[in-house]
Amino acid sequence: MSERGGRGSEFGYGGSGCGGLKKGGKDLRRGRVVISEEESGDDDEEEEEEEEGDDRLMKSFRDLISEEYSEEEDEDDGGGGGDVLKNASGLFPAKREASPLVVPGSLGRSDSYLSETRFDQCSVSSSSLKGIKDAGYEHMTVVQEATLPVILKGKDVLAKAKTGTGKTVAFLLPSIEVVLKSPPIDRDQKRSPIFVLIICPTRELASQATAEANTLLKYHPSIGVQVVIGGRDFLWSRNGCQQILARICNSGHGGVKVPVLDEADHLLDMGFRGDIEHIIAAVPKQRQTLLFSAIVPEEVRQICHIALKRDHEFIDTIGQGTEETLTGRVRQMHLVAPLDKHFSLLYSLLKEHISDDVDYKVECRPKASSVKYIHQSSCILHNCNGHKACCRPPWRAKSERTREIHSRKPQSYRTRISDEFRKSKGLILVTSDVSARGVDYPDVTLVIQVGLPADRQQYVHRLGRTGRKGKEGQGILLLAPWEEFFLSSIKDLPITKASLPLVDPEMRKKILPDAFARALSLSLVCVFFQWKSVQEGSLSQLMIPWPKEMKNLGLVMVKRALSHVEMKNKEAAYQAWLGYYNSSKVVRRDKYKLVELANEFSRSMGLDNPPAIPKLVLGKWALRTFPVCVLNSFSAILGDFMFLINVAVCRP
Ligand SMILES: Nc1ncnc2c1ncn2[C@@H]1O[C@H](COP(=O)(O)OP(=O)(O)OP(=O)(O)O)[C@@H](O)[C@H]1O
Repeated sequence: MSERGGRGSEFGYGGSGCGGLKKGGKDLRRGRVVISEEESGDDDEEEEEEEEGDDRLMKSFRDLISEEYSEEEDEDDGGGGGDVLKNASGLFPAKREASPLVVPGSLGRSDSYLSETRFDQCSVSSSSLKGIKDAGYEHMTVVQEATLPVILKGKDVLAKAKTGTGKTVAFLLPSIEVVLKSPPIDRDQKRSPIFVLIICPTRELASQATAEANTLLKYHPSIGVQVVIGGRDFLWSRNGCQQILARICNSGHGGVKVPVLDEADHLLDMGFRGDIEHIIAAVPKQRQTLLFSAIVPEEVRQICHIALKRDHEFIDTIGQGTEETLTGRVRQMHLVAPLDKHFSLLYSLLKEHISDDVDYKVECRPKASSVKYIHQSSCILHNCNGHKACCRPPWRAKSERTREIHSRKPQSYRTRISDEFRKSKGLILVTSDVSARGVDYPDVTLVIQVGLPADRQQYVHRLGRTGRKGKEGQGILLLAPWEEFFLSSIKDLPITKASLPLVDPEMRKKILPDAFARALSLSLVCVFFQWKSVQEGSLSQLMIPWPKEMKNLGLVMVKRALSHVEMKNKEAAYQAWLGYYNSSKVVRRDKYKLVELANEFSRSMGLDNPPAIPKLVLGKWALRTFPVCVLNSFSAILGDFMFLINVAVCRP
């Protein structure tokens, strides 16, 4: 947040491009909020490239900060930045551990996230109060009630609060008050200083915080908000970025007064520790630092040592030792089924939920690049069960009720879909974790997690997309039998075994009269599962009844139908699958097993042979020298750049 001067484009990097400094609107007079994201991601680039890109981006961040500020740090006497730099190399001073202030009354209050205290009872400016009123907020949430007086007193704060309980307003509102108390800047001053810097882990979160800030700033015409996001343009215009970052970190008028780390644990999970350390080192020592997190693991505590003052307040609205961050009444269930049953199960679960709840709003979370595959399949299924869309060729299928978000989509698309999902009901969003933590989609009725979550925290955070603001919600975790071990890490949570979803009656009606014709228009994935079950003689209750005469036609249908599936989506899903499970400590222990399971997944998508994987990627996964990857010569014969790995035929 900084002095507003209407200079979003003064750096010359405006526009929608990554790395642009987006202007939040109005003329700047008093200050600006700068909201920065640290997410990996580049609009249309492959994820691999994005990762590398981010490395470079963050390197330039580091370079910038060390180049621009090393002298100042040397000159500076004691405390702040200099210490921070030392701290960054792991030499944490023995700071007093702030004992958490556990907020009385908030513990166990899963039914109410609001406190008794109204905003007009606290000492914030009348303009802020008007903005709050317009936003429809009257009572503070528990975390807002607990943190606001402390932050207004000027204290550094570490706040721990459940998901969806208003942490964003909790740090924005007092930050705005800090800007208001800052001395006004001269009208002729060229650049407006930046007083508040909010670091978010993803673009979506940065945009969300910007929207919330703009709401609160409605009656503060002199304060502006700007967003800085990473990406390709950022990399291309390194010099420009350096200027931007230099501006942010030391923008005159004493520079940043309030740095905020939003979703601190997520920032650390995403590997931004070093960058946080450098940013913290670069902001002035005279500052008030705020750190908000749904959980406070050891890594967050270490960042506290670096970023916060010794006498900071640790405000815990959940309770010490409790990692449970879910609020509201979320009904948690799990289903364990073989991989090749997952899609039909997913379909049945969705159908059941949709018919139960007309205001349904579902988030489906498959693994990374499986998003596209699952989304396409969901669209086809959705259409086939609709009316007009039934006749559409499946490979052109687009459903009016399903949407997808993942890092390969351009940012403008992600933002549009995100906004749409936030505002609408009756939608299914198939998304990767780019829109997981902290993203506020109100009224999500069901979250389906497909496959192994990275850990307990990821499970809880994904689940936290439903049951927000004290509302009810449902979560279903769909696992393969060999992923069942994960349940032990969440056994203390109220999660129960889900009953198998019923066969969709509409679908049953559609199939039986004219099975062949209908089946062709059905999701090929569904068809495939049908066929598989018949082949295996294991037609389960999940499966739609399959006429006997269809058995012989099964193979033809499946082949025909599968030929229409976009191969690139299956390939991406396969690669994502292998990469994801290769990163799982438990699964990667036995690489042979891993490959076998990957093949199972590939077959579940109707592929006879698993798709090729680039040599580079295999090297990264340490699968290149693995006995299964012996297709170098094959690759050489083809003269292909890609290292064609056929894990199916390369068993040791
Ligand atoms: N005092 C309030 N009264 C009513 N609604 C509020 C209040 N404060 C915030 N909200 C709304 O509550 C929702 C959740 O807020 P927010 O996204 O800040 O939660 P969060 O704690 O940051 O969640 P997460 O940990 O998932 O990021 C938003 O829609 C926000 O507008």
